[in-house]
Amino acid sequence: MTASLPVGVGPDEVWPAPVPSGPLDATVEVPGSKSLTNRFLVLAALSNGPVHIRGGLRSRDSSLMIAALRALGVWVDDAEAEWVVTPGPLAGGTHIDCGLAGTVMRFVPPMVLLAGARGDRRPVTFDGDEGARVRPMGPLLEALRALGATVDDDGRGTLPFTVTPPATTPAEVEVDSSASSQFVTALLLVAPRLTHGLTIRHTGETLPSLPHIDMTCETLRSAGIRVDQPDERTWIVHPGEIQLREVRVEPDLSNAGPFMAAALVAGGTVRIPGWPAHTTQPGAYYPELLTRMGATCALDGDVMTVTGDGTVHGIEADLSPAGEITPTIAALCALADGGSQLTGIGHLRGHETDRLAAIATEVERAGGRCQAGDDSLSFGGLPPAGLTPAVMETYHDHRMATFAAILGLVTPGLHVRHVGTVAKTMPDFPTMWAGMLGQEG
Ligand SMILES: O=C(O)C1=C[C@@H](OP(=O)(O)O)[C@@H](O)[C@H](O)C1
Ligand SMILES: C=C(OP(=O)(O)O)C(=O)O
Repeated sequence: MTASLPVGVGPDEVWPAPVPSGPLDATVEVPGSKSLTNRFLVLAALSNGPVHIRGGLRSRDSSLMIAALRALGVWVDDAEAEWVVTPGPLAGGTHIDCGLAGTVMRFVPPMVLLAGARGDRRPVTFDGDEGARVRPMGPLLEALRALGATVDDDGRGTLPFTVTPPATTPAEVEVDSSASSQFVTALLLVAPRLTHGLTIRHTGETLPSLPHIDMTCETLRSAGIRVDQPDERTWIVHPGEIQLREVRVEPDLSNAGPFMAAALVAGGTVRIPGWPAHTTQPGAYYPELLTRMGATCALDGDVMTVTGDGTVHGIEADLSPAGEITPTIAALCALADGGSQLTGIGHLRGHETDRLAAIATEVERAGGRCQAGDDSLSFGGLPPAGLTPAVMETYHDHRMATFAAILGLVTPGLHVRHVGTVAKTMPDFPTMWAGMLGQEG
């Protein structure tokens, strides 16, 4: 998919990050949440009747999910603004392209457990981008084996692999989800459709992105499914029919982050309409974190207003519940008036790229100060002379592109290579960013 780019800028070219001409005064409509869109698509495919999805995200990750569901036999009509998903019996004997989408490579393989229900035991093959072939999959593949599926990954624990449906599945499974919360979510999503439901036990030491697991449980409950959590590492999903009918996707609060951060860096005000009163998205952490970094954040009705004066304070924060927002907070730390320490983020080495290495390398490339630890990032704050212009690398990572754009706000001459990588979750980013600055997109 090609990102919507300013005229004359191809997705593989370097993009001159725009510099504001004065304080910001912008309202930015952020597209739908990737995490909610792809959960609703999967649950709609497993539900007991047609489901209407409003506000679904149009991006590479959601297009890949829609293509995956169609390949398994689900009818998805996304021609209009309101999508209609009509479930049918799932069938194997197909290939799934996961791209670089964690939600596709983790959420779809367990669906194959259901594809053998009518005695059709044809395998499903999975592959993705080169960068996807190093993302952690092993513990989820082990869990699928324990649930009776035949999984052939040549012992790698990564893409590519083949999953063949089992005849029956047991009622309990263990999984080490310390490398990604998406392993638990993936099992939770199919659990109500298994004959006995499923009890899932996390066996690892740590568990990142807990709000994303809460998001899954909340979505299941809203579809009439009973999910019990007797302790913090066990989920009991009772068998039942998934009833969704009509859902609306919240704006993607993680993708709102770079625009909110811009108000701090450039000074002025940025408003995000559609901010949910209650949410399980990790972007809900932004108001508190940005306030600690010097912003004023206020929710008036459903509009989140962020105001800054160009001063950014350093911060110490454990981002394990919200690893996804790390690149945006990291950009602010690189521009802060003091040091910062971000912890609980070792699993980001298995995201779209090794984000700890990428962030440290790119901050240093622009003349800033950042060091990556096993589980942390340490920042020395903005050097007295500011950052220096550079061509920033993006590593096929949408959040490294938006990270670089934030640094570019105060670094004339900074460029971003392959800005089109934002197509993963926010294809219109370059136009939206220029619009926020009152410039032509
Ligand atoms: O379930 C989800 O939708 C997600 C869970 C998180 O994954 P990790 O737990 O692997 O960080 C998050 O970072 C990712 O962007 C989306
Ligand atoms: C980690 C991310 O994505 P994915 O769903 O591919 O894991 C992300 O969007 O920051």
